[in-house]
Amino acid sequence: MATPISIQVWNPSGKYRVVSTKSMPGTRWIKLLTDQDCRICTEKKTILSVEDIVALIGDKCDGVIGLTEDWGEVLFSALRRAGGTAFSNMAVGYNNVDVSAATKHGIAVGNTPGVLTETTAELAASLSLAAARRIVEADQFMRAGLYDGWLPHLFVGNLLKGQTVGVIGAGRIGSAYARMMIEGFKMNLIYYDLYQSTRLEKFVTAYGQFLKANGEQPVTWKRAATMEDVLRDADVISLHPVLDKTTYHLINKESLAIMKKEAILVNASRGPVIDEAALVEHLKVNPMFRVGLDVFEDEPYMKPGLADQKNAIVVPHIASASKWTREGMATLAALNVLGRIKGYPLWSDPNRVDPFFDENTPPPPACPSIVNGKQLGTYICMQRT
Ligand SMILES: NC(=O)C1=CN([C@@H]2O[C@H](COP(=O)(O)OP(=O)(O)OC[C@H]3O[C@@H](n4cnc5c(N)ncnc54)[C@H](O)[C@@H]3O)[C@@H](O)[C@H]2O)C=CC1
Ligand SMILES: O=C(O)C(=O)CO
Repeated sequence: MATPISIQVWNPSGKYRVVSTKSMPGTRWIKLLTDQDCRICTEKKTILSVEDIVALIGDKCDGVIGLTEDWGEVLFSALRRAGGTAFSNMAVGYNNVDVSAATKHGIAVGNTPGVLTETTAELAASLSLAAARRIVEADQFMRAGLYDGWLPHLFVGNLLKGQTVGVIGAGRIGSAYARMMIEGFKMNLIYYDLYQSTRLEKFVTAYGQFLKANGEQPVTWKRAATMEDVLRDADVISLHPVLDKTTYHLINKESLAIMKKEAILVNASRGPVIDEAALVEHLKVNPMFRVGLDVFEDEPYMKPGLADQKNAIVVPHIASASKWTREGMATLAALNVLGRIKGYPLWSDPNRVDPFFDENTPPPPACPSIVNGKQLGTYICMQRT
């Protein structure tokens, strides 16, 4: 068994032992836990294996904050043996977690919705713009000393204004992204989701009326009956669904073939939503088709050939990487674990987590977001005041 190295400990005499598998930003989460009699152990090595985490859990551990690791039977049974009842992902997506295994062991699974919605949407918008206007290619050209002077054909890209933005998965992040592209660039919307996004539709209607009243072309929206309708109609398509068996390889050879030859595809959801090998082939034969990718099918690796494609912009899973957001994610994850240890109720609305970030008042005595609260059957929901 591998032995974790470079462990950092806060409040060594604390009663509850909380492990964080990665060093997290900010200090508020540390204070919130240590003020409540928690001893915190984090491993400073960047990525731990499952064996490393089992060793770090040891024989006494009340809760764990984790991230992209494979949280299944092995880790949850180790946590249970160590007396633990709480786990929180420092992420909103929890496709890395086997929630049934956690529930079987009586372990609560937390996640961090809301705090990263705008930050993630902003990165998707950045990738859309960078791809549309070929920013990365142009930057590399400039740095290589290839610029001889202004040329009418140099790095000609796509104008967004008046084009159609397609969103697949119009939940929190997908809706925030749609609003940015509509309000910022006056794009029309087509979206596909299993559920109707009434708030988003109302926003586009009202914004369209505002534009019309000001003598401008109004923006429009359409809820597509199928994902294929979005792929066919949209000029820029951004993927924001959860990753599950219904969205695995949602974008594959067949769906890529439906898209416009000059379309832009952005993925800041999860890598396996796209069949990345099929995407590489599509990029090779369609040089005007461009992608912006924050996530990869075999993260941290890229499929062979992707890195060679000039029409692909690739960034290392940084969509939620703003200081405020990452510190907020750490706070929410810590409070999920603390709340379970202390027996606090569930917060009433995981989409409205702002009260947990007010530095000047103690956070509400609640677990901000537990995804298996109902299954555990031990939680009551805190009423909002
Ligand atoms: N790249 C990054 O750093 C980040 C990635 N994410 C990813 O984004 C995902 C979405 O996050 P939120 O917007 O907060 O979640 P959300 O739950 O608000 O939205 C997800 C939407 O996907 C829809 N959906 C589910 N299955 C679908 C299907 N088969 N076809 C179309 N739509 C479907 C749902 O109905 C829901 O509206 C997370 O699960 C996570 O995997 C989230 C934050 C940062
Ligand atoms: O929150 C998530 O789901 C992430 O991917 C990390 O930002």
